Amino acid sequence: MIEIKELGKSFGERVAVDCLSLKIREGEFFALLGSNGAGKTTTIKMMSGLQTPTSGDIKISGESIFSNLQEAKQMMNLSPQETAVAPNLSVKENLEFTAKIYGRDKKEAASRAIEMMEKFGLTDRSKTKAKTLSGGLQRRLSIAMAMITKPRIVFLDEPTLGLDVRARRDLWNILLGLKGKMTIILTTHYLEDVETLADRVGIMHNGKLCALGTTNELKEEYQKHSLEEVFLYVTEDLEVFV
Ligand SMILES: Nc1ncnc2c1ncn2[C@@H]1O[C@H](COP(=O)(O)OP(=O)(O)OP(=O)(O)O)[C@@H](O)[C@H]1O
Repeated sequence: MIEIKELGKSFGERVAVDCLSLKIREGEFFALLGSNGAGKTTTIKMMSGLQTPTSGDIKISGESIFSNLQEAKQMMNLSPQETAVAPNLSVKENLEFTAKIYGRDKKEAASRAIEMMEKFGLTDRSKTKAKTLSGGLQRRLSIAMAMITKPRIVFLDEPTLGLDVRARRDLWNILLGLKGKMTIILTTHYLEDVETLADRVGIMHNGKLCALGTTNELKEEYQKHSLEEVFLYVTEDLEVFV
């Protein structure tokens, strides 16, 4: 169980995340939604220990991640918005490199790399340098790298950003296969995908969590026919400022 309590993050005068409280179950597929600048990436960065909160706390199984950050980082991994592959390394080398950073020996790193290439449909690209892969395949590699350490919790920041329809569908199918096997927390702007995949959805607006529940619960609560309608409703005042 991840427990976020009154989490806040400010950059100077700007409040990026404002008193956010949230519990996420072990094995849950949780989608964090919100308009541009709502605070999703900042939230994910704090949850994965990459940014220090201004206030509040994040606990995993009752223990604050900030009391032993190194230990907490061992059980989670992040695929950031900007693809984090090493351009001059091959697909296999990128995967092995990540596994080694997380303390796996050479043999285990190699076998895990093979396993991940199979799972993510990258086997025939094993020796291809990452920089020559298409954007979609780089994204897939980046996610495979986040998964190679078999984290208990994985954060995916807009995993389908810039992908074409087929690549996006393929990736969602891969994620569907991983559902329940680890806690997956992702941000995305593709609401129709979330509607079928996520166990629960949180919608952020101006740094605050303003809606939380299953898609059906949210549709019922706000008397709307789709998640998109709910989203537009709860983030409505934004339009005034843009
Ligand atoms: N390092 C930083 N320095 C200053 N301001 C920041 C920094 N990082 C984020 N912000 C600000 O915090 C707010 C939240 O940003 P964040 O990236 O978390 O939003 P987001 O919901 O992920 O947006 P998007 O959908 O566009 O990725 C924004 O106003 C952003 O400009």
